[in-house]
Amino acid sequence: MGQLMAKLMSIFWEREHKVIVVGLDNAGKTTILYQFLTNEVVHTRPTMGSNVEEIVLQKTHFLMWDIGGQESLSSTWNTYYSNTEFIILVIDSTDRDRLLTTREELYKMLAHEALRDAPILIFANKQDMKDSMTIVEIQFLTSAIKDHPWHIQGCCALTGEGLPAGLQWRQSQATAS
Ligand SMILES: Nc1nc2c(ncn2[C@@H]2O[C@H](COP(=O)(O)OP(=O)(O)OP(=O)(O)O)[C@@H](O)[C@H]2O)c(=O)[nH]1
Ligand SMILES: [Mg+2]
Repeated sequence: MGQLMAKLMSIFWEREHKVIVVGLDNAGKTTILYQFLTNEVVHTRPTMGSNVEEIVLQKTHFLMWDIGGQESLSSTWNTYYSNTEFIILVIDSTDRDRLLTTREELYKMLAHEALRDAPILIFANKQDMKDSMTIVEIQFLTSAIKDHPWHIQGCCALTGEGLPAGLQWRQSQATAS
């Protein structure tokens, strides 16, 4: 029985899990994607469309779609939603002025049928910056979330601090369910 469970678990972890990485422009989504992939900081430009990479963390394969966050692209975001297993929402923790806009976008996103069951990992990025918002301040966003499991993880995409811990939350959740 134990062996069967172990086999089933390994099948689960070895298949690819589709993740969408969303958030407003300049939040740090592309920097996070390539920090996961290469453990380095890449030079980025605003993403016009998307980047997709496979990230493997402790045998779990994540197919991560990093979607350009500029306002002019927001009408295309829903074209990425089908088969999404979980959502990574990236926040620029210094961008207090747009926290409300982020909450509105999150609310609209979660109204989509394709994202109905997807857990949400919120990366409170740029925690290296002075005067960045705390996790408690960022919890304001979660009033847009009704039935989805969520977790807020502080991080810095430049050093990678906090990034693996965020994905581990998702892994521990999937194991528990
Ligand atoms: N200080 C600091 N800067 C960061 C951090 N993460 C990203 N940046 C910087 O923020 C800027 C925007 O990063 P991107 O990764 O291009 O942002 P994005 O969310 O992909 O933006 P769009 O593609 O326009 O949606 C870049 O100059 C990054 O170097 C961080 O943790 N700390
Ligand atoms: Mg980008």
